[in-house]
Amino acid sequence: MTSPLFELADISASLGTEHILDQLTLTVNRGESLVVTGPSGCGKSSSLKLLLGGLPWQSGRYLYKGEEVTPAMLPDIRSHCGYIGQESSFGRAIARQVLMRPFQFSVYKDRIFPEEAMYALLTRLGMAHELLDKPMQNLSGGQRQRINIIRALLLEPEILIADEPTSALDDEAAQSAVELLLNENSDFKPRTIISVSHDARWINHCSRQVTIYHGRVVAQEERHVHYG
Ligand SMILES: Nc1ncnc2c1ncn2[C@@H]1O[C@H](COP(=O)(O)OP(=O)(O)OP(=O)(O)O)[C@@H](O)[C@H]1O
Repeated sequence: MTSPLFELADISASLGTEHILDQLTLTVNRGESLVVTGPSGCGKSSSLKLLLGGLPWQSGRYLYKGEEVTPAMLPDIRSHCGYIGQESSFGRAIARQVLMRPFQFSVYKDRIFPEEAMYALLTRLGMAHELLDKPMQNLSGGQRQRINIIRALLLEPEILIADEPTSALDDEAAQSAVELLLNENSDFKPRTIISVSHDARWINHCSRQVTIYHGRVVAQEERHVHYG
């Protein structure tokens, strides 16, 4: 039995004169790995931003665990979500600092930094532990993306929101990321995953695909996922 985690009903959102979401209706159930696909500029990243409170909407309803979302609820929603963004600029910070930083945020101040999990995740994603001492700006795009994945997982989020999590990864690293994030047998898999992707290597392993066109859901496909 699945229960809705997020429910978006007829959400329309504009920024200035730009119509970004047009009566978007989408339910995300607990335990699923949903991937949102569609052409560039159709509103995929914006729909993820909306879930985290980063995009105001003008009409429609947004429910979280059955409750109408208000601004006061957003910090609690965010505290349950890990986020992997497209390109993050961390400047001169070294990778280890970037991984540790969320543990200094007040919402996570009671958590102890899981050093062993950090090393395990680096190994699972095929990264040398020495990379931890390099500035983020000196890492390759694929290495930075894997640091972003690890950063999100170290907080053990119930929900993972991932924008193009495998876009900069070669085949081997993409497969490791899929195994880590989507395989039910992975110790690190978040319970519910909401992603945006253009990458068949990722899309084919998600349990449901939703296609958006011009800010509106136009197709949905449920699938049984096989690994290996
Ligand atoms: N801050 C903003 N101000 C105005 N328009 C914006 C803003 N952010 C996004 N948009 C517009 O909203 C539309 C949807 O953008 P969004 O980033 O959600 O697309 P996307 O489907 O994720 O695209 P891509 O696959 O290229 O990443 C685009 O037309 C974009 O130009």
